[in-house]
Amino acid sequence: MARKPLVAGNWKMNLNHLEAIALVQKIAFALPEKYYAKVDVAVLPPFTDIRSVQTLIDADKLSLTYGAQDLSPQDSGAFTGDISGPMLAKLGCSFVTVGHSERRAIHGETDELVNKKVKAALKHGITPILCVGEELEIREAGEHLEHTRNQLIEGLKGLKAEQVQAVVIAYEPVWAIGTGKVATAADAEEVCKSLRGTLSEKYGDEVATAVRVLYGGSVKSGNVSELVAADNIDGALVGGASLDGEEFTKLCALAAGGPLP
Ligand SMILES: O=C(CO)COP(=O)(O)O
Repeated sequence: MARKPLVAGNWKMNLNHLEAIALVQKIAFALPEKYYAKVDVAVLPPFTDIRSVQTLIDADKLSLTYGAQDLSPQDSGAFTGDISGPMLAKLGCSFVTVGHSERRAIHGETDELVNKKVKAALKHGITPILCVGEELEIREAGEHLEHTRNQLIEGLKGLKAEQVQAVVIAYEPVWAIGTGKVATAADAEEVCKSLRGTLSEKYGDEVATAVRVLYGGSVKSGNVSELVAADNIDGALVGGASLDGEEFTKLCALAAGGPLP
């Protein structure tokens, strides 16, 4: 089964809602409709931008999709500052990143919490983009395959095969995020292949073949083609380069197999 590539722009804590509208308009204008047949494109803005992005995408009937960068494992209640799955679902979010390394490192998110968040997203019909990835020391010790395999297994714990089929996995080596140091396509493919192998072992070939595995970490228009050409890399989770409309559009067009618009 051919997996349609997904390019998701993780804006992190950048752009207010007015800037968000400007960037979405720029992408919508620059990326002709025909590309969406070959690539799914999503933007993941900060929470405060989502309503504006939703309104624009709905009003102009754009093919872009959107989502959030995190969600609470709870549906509602006394959780000051948190945002729930039902809130994101009501805003029409298609995706939510879960377990991004910045949340694991800065907010101390454990695999157990990440697993609860994956379940919360699925419960409300939002596709979780489950992020895994090793720190530099782990790679240097040669333990990156085992580390990412464990994060994957723990993140998906307790899910049925059909639920796993609805998840997107993103391999983001921590040492490649925001550093300009992109993993080579061979390094990224090694891990993405191993993650798919784990999915196959745990949930069967059908699930492993259907699930999209993205690569993230300093992806740009200059390296995306080589990355998505690898057998087990089905798109990209893009940080810095997703904040530049022209660069992100180029990157999406290349992930679709080109030509540049
Ligand atoms: O963390 C990332 C996407 O989630 C990657 O960020 P950069 O593309 O800025 O390295």
